[in-house]
Formats: sequence, structure tokens, C-alpha cells
Amino acid sequence: MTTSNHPDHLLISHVSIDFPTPKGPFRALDKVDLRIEKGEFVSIIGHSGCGKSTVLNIVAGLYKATEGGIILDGKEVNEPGPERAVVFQNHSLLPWLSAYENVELAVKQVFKGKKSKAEMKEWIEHNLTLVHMDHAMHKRPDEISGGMKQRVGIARALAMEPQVLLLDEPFGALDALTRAHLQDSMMEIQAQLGNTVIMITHDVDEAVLLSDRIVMMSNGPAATVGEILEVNLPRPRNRVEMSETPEYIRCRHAVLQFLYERHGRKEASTPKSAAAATANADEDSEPSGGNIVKLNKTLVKAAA
Ligand SMILES: Nc1ncnc2c1ncn2[C@@H]1O[C@H](COP(=O)(O)OP(=O)(O)OP(=O)(O)O)[C@@H](O)[C@H]1O
Repeated sequence: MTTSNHPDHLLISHVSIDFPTPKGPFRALDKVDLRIEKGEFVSIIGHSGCGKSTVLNIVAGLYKATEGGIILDGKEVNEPGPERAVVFQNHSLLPWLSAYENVELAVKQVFKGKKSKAEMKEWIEHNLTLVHMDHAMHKRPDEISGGMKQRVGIARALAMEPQVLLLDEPFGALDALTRAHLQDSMMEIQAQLGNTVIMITHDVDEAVLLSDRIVMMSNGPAATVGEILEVNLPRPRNRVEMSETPEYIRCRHAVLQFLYERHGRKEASTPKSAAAATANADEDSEPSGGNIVKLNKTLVKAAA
């Protein structure tokens, strides 16, 4: 874990949220507390619907906590800002713009008046190169693969020079091989830039491979932080070499046990043992259509 003189770089303090419903307020989160250090990579894992995206949306400033709040470097944040960039599961690129132009939009928003035209061009190209998209920067989203689109989304977020990168299942829609490549790229980028990252995932191996700490959430309603696991694996991490180390196996087992033995979903008809369970916490989740609806809701809010 990165050491820092600012242990409370990002503070999620006593966050609760009630959503209005026809039957009255629905408490989705109850007293979520989390302290994150600068440069730390934290994953949030939990069963579908427990409130992971809600936590991320509150940190992003897209949702407002009913109680408690978010403090970044000593200042309360309650609206979106470029210092907290979000990458969603399904890329949110504008289809009529090239990869370069999509990144340019964000860069202009943040650096207008601060960087010259030439500096902006260099910065956009630098960020696209960082995610290995320099060869296709003038292609439009419909001309590139899903993995490449996610890379552009990550470049766009990084180009805003955020202090905190918020990743909402960034690799969830990708095939296993592309997902592995992007996970490796993400580790390289984070080693280079030292961003603070909060990533939501359903994938236990992804959480163990990438994280300094894994935050395991209890089931909702009124979900909260159940347990926090420290991943004491040295960096740089190599997925093949690491997969058989005792620490990797310990972490993987701890997460599976939390998810399937201590916090198994109540509605699951047959209880699963940690050993029998797949490493993907999404196994019990709702159809992905729910996620798409939720994503659209978030994007509409972000655009408003
Ligand atoms: N805008 C909203 N209005 C009402 N209820 C909401 C709203 N957003 C989320 N919820 C509810 O809050 C709970 C947490 O939802 P959230 O999307 O944060 O869960 P999640 O853990 O991210 O789920 P998944 O893993 O399926 O993406 C769910 O019960 C959801 O139905």
C-alpha cells in the first residue's frame, strides 16, 4: 500500500442514503465509513443491488447523501468535479466523435485557458498513448472494439488529471482476454501516475489482482461496509506468478467466504460453499438489463 502523510485523502464519512419510493423512503446505504489514502487502489465488491454504484455515485457527486458526506483533501464535495473522473462499464463515448475528439472534449473542459492548443494536443495524444490507443486515435467508436472503447474512456478520464479515478465495473462487459489486458494496463498506469482508484467489481480475481484493499459490502437494504481485506501482494503483480502464492489464495478465499458463506444472498435457493462458488460474484445477479437502465439513469443525471 502506498504510504502517505495524508491518511485521510478521501474520507467517506457516515454516508447513508434514502431513495424516495412510492412506499416511502428506501434506505439503500447505512453509515458507510471508509478512509482512503492517496495513491491507494480500493475495490468494492458485494452482491448485486447492495449499493456499490450508489457509493461511487455519491463520491462522484452524482447522488447526494441523506446523511454524512465525502471529504477530499479536507474539503467536502457534493457535486461532480474533474478531480473525480468516472469510467462506466459501458463506454460513454460520443459516437460521432473520434477517440481523439472524445478525449479532447474532456481536456477542453478542464484545461481551457490553462493549456495552449499545442499543449492540449500533446496531452490528448499522451493519454491515448498511455492506454495503447495511439494507433487508432482518429477512429470513431463504431470502428473500434469494445476493449478499445473502454481504453478511450479510461484515457478520457485520465486526461482530466483526476485525483481520484472512479471505475464502475470498467471491464465487466469485456471478454476474458481483453479484460486481462486492460487490467494489466490499469496496473501499469496506476504505478506510473499514482492515482487514487476506487473500482467496483463483481470479479474476485480482478479485485485481488488489482487492489491494495478490498471493501466487502453487506447485502442491502441499509447496506454498509462488512469487512475490509488488505491485499499484501508485492507490486508489480504478474497474474500467472501470483495466482498460486499463499497470499493470493488467502485473499481470494476470504472474499469468497464473505460473499457466499457469511453474506450469501437470502433468495438463493441452494446455499453455496465458498469452494463451490465461482469466483464471479455476479453469478447471482440480476439480468444485465438492470445495469443498463441504471447506467442510463446515471448518464442522464451526469449530463443534466
Ligand atoms: N435512483 C434510485 N432510486 C431508487 N432506488 C435506487 C436508485 N438507485 C439505486 N437504487 C436502489 O439502491 C440499491 C443499491 O443499488 P446499486 O445500483 O447501488 O447496487 P449495486 O451494488 O451497484 O448493484 P449491481 O451490482 O447490480 O450494479 C438497490 O436496491 C437499487 O434498487
